[in-house]
Amino acid sequence: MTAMARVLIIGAVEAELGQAARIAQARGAALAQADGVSSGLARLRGEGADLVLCDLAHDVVWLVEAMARERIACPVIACGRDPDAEAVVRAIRAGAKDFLPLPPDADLIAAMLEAAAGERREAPVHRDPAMAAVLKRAGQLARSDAGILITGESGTGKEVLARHVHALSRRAKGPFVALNCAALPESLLESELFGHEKGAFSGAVAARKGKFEQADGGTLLLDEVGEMDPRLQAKLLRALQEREIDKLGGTRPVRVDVRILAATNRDLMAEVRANRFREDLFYRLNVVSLRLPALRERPADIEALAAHFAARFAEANGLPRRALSGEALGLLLAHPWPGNVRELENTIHRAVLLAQGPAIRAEAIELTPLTGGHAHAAAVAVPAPASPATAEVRGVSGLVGRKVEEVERDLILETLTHCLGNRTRAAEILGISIRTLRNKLHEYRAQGAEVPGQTAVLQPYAMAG
Ligand SMILES: Nc1ncnc2c1ncn2[C@@H]1O[C@H](COP(=O)(O)OP(=O)(O)OP(=O)(O)O)[C@@H](O)[C@H]1O
Repeated sequence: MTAMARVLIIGAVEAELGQAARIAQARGAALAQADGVSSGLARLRGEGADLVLCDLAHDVVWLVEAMARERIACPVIACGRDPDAEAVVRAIRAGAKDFLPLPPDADLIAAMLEAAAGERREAPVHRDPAMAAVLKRAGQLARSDAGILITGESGTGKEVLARHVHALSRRAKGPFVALNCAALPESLLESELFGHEKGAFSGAVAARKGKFEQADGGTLLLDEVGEMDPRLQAKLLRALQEREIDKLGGTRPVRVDVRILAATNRDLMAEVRANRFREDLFYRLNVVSLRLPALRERPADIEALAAHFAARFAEANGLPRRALSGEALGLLLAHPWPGNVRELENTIHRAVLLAQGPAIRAEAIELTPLTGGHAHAAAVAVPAPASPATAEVRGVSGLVGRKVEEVERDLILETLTHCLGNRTRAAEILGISIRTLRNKLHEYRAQGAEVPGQTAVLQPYAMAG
């Protein structure tokens, strides 16, 4: 049993939007439906959702603005057939994440589900003994209700592991709810976690359940928990100790039955020593821990995961299944994977799209150039290129003579342009936290660089791949 993405459909399901709903359901999503934006908003206040699909026939701008006022953070996709371009632009300007043309394309919906809620269908793919040991330990710990701290570099699969623990636990039939603590500013994060009562702040026109209540009877994953500010750390600690939460503006605490899993790519103990993370909270979250090795520490997984992603992306794109050639595999094994499984997934996605002929050959493998300033690249020993072809594919030689910061800035700005200004997606591809990305962009702007803003995306393909 795996956790499902929760999708809220706003609009009539008799027509093409219903087709979109059925595709989402066939891809494993749990559906909820509302006839209009105000009843949709009421559902978001109650049970929340991972993704909203809202028919442009309804007032998407009103919905998105009301959600912002009420501090409800959930991606909204506007949908419609032959819509008026201005209506789409208005919706996106107001904060809708994307536009889905109707009749719906099954692959696009799959990509949107994946972007909103992560890959949810499978247990972790693995072949390396190092990973087998982690999964064995995870299986043993899953049955208890103890808090688990999952550590590992960005993109190693911490969320995948957390879902796996939930699926193996006694709470498997309950909800699995994940929240990225780095992705939201403090006030939004507080409301997102604990919910609020009517009148708690000026936009709070109705009460709303936070992630704690949404996860009641199930599991709550707090991703990038090290990024939480001290005031919220105190509030979280109280919630864990008392098993009850204080909603914003609430007069009475609310009891919750939630298992907490926390994930971090930081050294939390070092954060404790530097007085940035509360020691008592650290011990609460870290009753037991699971450390996910970096991908370069489990080479047998590189091959297994590459084959898995090659098959998955071939199927998703309607392309023939191709195996990796020996040379292509050699390139993958020689790369240090600073962005870990996420980087491998993106690399194989590109390779599947570029491949021709019977196999995925080395030419189709485009590896991220190692700039030294990128994520964890500085910390790893970069193996010598396996062949002259490797160096060419990496394109590193063209960078010699340039400063690391300069190359890093170009990589970040290029990636952001490629993602049409979408910060979340860019941070994901770069393998850095959204907060690090924001700080860097702030710096670049201060230096006078032009930083791409979020563009109105008329073609939703930006979300795929
Ligand atoms: N063992 C695995 N099997 C299949 N897919 C995996 C595995 N590990 C990671 N992935 C895929 O790699 C991507 C990154 O995984 P995930 O989001 O769990 O990493 P993370 O460590 O939580 O990243 P971050 O620190 O940035 O939050 C996801 O698309 C996920 O589906």
